[in-house]
Formats: sequence, C-alpha cells, structure tokens
Amino acid sequence: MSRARPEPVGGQRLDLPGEDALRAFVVGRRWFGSKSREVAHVRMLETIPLTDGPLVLGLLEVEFAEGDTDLYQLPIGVREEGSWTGEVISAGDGTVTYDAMTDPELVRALVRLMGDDADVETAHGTAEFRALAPGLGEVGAVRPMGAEQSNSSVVLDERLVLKAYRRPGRGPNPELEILRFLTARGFPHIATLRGWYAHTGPALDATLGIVQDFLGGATDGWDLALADLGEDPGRFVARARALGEVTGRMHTALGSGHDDPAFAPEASAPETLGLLAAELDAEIRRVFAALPGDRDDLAPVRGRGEAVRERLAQLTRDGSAGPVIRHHGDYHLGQVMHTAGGDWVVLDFEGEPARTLAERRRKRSPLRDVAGMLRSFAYAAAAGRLLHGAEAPAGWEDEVRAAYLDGYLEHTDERLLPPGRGAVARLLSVFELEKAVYELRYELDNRPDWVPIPVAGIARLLEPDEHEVEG
Ligand SMILES: Nc1ncnc2c1ncn2[C@@H]1O[C@H](COP(=O)(O)OP(=O)(O)O)[C@@H](O)[C@H]1O
Ligand SMILES: O=P(O)(O)O[C@H]1O[C@H](CO)[C@@H](O[C@H]2O[C@H](CO)[C@@H](O)[C@H](O)[C@H]2O)[C@H](O)[C@H]1O
Repeated sequence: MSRARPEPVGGQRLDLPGEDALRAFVVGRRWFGSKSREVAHVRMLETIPLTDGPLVLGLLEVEFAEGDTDLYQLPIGVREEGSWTGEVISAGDGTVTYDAMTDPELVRALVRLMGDDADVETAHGTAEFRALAPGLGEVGAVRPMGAEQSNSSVVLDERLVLKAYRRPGRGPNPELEILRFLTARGFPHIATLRGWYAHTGPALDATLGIVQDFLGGATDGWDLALADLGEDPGRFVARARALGEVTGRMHTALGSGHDDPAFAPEASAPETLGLLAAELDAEIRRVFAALPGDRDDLAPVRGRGEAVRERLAQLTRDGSAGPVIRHHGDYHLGQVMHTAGGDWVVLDFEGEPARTLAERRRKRSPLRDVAGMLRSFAYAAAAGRLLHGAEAPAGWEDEVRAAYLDGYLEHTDERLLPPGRGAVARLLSVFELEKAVYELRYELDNRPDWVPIPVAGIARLLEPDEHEVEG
C-alpha cells in the first residue's frame, strides 16, 4: 500500500527537538555506541511523519569531532504537554517529544504500518514497511524486552518481538539478509522473521527494524550454562553437543546458496591466511605493549608476547584460511536460546556491532563462529568461580568442547571446512587466539575482574597439543 507523506499532527508545524535537546538525549542512552568520543553535532537528516497522529520517524546523524558520522534511528512521539508522563526529549509550546519506543500506542502504530505493507514517501526516498505472510495481526500488550541491549526491543502480546536498530548503518543489514535467507531454506533454529521496515533511497538506504517470533519460556545459553554448572554440570555437556549440531546445520545452510552471490561459498584467496596472521600479529604486539604493569593476574602471559606471536606464526605457516561463507559473526552463549521444548535457537545475526556493515557482511571461515563459542565455554567455566566462588568440575570445559565439536563436525558440510582435522584444529586455534586477544583488551577496558579468563585462554593456546581436534 502506497501513501503520501501524512500531514504532521493536525496539519500544524511539528515542534521537534532542536540540536541541544537531541544531543543531550542521544548521548545519554544505553544504545548510544560511542560514549568515549567527542560529539560535534547531532542533526536530523529525516523526520518522517508516519501517522496523522503523534509518530515521527527521526533519522539522525551524529558527527564526531574527527568529522566521521554515525546514523541513528529515533522514532519520536509528539503529544500535548501533560498527556505524557514518561521521560521527554524536549518540551515547549504546549507539546512534548519523547522516544516512541516507550509508548505502546506508537509501537502498535509502527507494527500496523508493517501489517499494511505501507510505503511512505520521504524527502529522500521511501520508508517501507513489510509483513511476511501470514502477517502480524493486531497487537495488544507491548512491553520492553528488558535485556541489556545496543538496540531497542519490545515484546508484543508475548508472541512477537520488534527490534528497532538504533545504529542501523547504511546498506544491506546482515541480520535481515541472513534471516530471509535461512527462512527461505526452511532452517528451523531461528526465531521466524515476520516483518521489517527500512528507508530506501539513493542518499539513505538503511534497515531500521525487524519483527520476529518471541521465544516465550526460553533461556539464553549463558544463563543455562551457569545454571547447569550449579545443578548438574553433565547436563550441559549433552546440551553442548546439540548446540554443535545446530551450529553445523546453520553453517551448512548458510553455505548452500550457490546461486546467490551474497551467500555463495568461496575458496579463500591464497593470501587470506597470511593477511589474517599479519593483522593478528600487529594486534598482539599492541595489546602486549600496553599491558598494565601492576596486575598480578597478568603473570601467566606477561613477557610472553613473543611466544604468542611465535605460536601464531607456527599455526599459520602453511595451510589456508579454508572456504569462506556468510556466518553469524558474533557467536557466543549469549546469542543462543534454549527453548522450553529443549531446542537451540540462534539469535542476533547482526555481527559485531563495532564493525562496519561491509565488514560484517564479509565472508569468512565458519570456524570463526565455532571459536567464538569455544571461548564462551571457557568463560562459563571460569564465571562460576568468579561470580559464585564455585569451581567447574575438573575436565568440564574439555568435555563441553569435545561434545560441541563432535556435534558440529558431524553436521557440517565438510566442503565448507579446510581439508583434514589437523587443518581444522589449527585454524580454530588461530580464531580462538584472535578472540582471546580481543577479550583481553575488552576485559581490561570493561570488566577488570574478568581479565584472568582471556589470560588463561591465551596461556592455554601456547600449549600446542591441547587443542588438536580428535580424529
Ligand atoms: N525472539 C526472542 N525471543 C525471546 N528473547 C529474545 C528474542 N530476541 C532477543 N531476545 C532476548 O533479548 C536479548 C537481546 O537480543 P539481541 O537480538 O541479541 O539484541 P541486541 O542485538 O540489541 O543485543 C537476547 O539475549 C535474548 O535474551
Ligand atoms: O555482546 P556484545 O556484542 O556487547 O559483546 C561484548 O561483550 C561480551 C560480554 O557481554 C563479550 O563476551 C565475552 O563475555 C561473555 C560472557 O559475559 C562470553 O560468553 C563471551 O564468550 C566473551 O567473549 C564480548 O567479547 C564483547 O565483544
């Protein structure tokens, strides 16, 4: 259904927030992703009245002191002063503006536009709203998801989730792309995609949000691993095997799109492994050069930067980076859910939020995802001790790893992996090292008490024989 730009609120001029109010609001949000950077400007690129009522889709440009910019989405509610009791962005001339994602009535209006397959003309193109059969239905109850998030998700009638991308990026969105691809292939271990909305146009092309099924009663993999560790550690070993199977099936499905250039598996270029090694080598040097001198918990790796670089050189001396495919890109226990029916479902195909959309859409070895999950098992084993003072049973992490890898290798199309178990083990170790070095920097910056986890991971990877995959 195509519609012209609706008239703003009763045909009157909209009192939308000015730059100062926008800036104060945006930089204070949990979803604002650049808190350590100096913001030069926050300006509205587009304000799209979506209904004749009080819903305006704002697309903002945040400009940093260095001159680069980020695109943000801010759906805005506009109401008479006194008729809105929540937090406001701005107030004046008898109206207030606020974040529409916190207003159930306006969330319902957004979903209704998707259900209507509406196209709304904008100054720079079209705001497109789409529902996938069998449609979205009329929505009643709306509540915030309540998860720590870089986006904003709301639960609709406990049956659907609307996730609005706060920093959408320009160009095709990997999550929408992958969910559509997997849905078309009948891959069952995802929350089914039901709708989406986007802005299209030559100057502004961005996916703004998706609607998916809500997994009621499901537990995320991280909480489940910690709960099993406390109650029945062996239970998680069996669950890890099932998770490996689902991961293998996911990669097999993602590597099956031979006639779609965005998904067709490719052989990596001969120089790929060398380039990966060079990038990681530089990162190891940077991280080790900047290690603080006053932390005892760094002892297992302190002064061993050269040894880590040598281990990397040894792992990447020959062989190749193997075939490359589209993959999850940010795979860890917090991204998978265990449903009430005992099945694993994979969420959040956006990739690492700090990377550009182009980087996130790049094909890489699927073993990068596998390594991310193996690191997550190490985190779970250690978190029991760090958070609750409860040790994981001896050998638990090794058993979980082995079970996961068994399940994975049994259900992955082997043409998507480097040939031979030795080559698989080596490439996995390279990606685990890459992730552990990243985590060392991340934990030093964010959670200093967790530094021993990546430290142990790096120390472990210095032991050559421990990580060979059986077989
Ligand atoms: N479809 C869903 N059903 C149930 N819970 C969900 C669903 N999607 C997300 N969640 C919960 O919300 C959290 C954040 O979702 P995610 O898609 O990873 O958002 P973000 O990309 O902003 O981190 C998940 O870890 C999960 O706990
Ligand atoms: O989820 P984000 O994309 O924000 O990822 C960042 O934070 C993660 C922590 O929440 C961090 O993940 C690390 O800790 C997890 C446990 O809290 C663990 O399961 C992961 O394996 C481990 O990497 C992630 O590295 C960071 O980018």
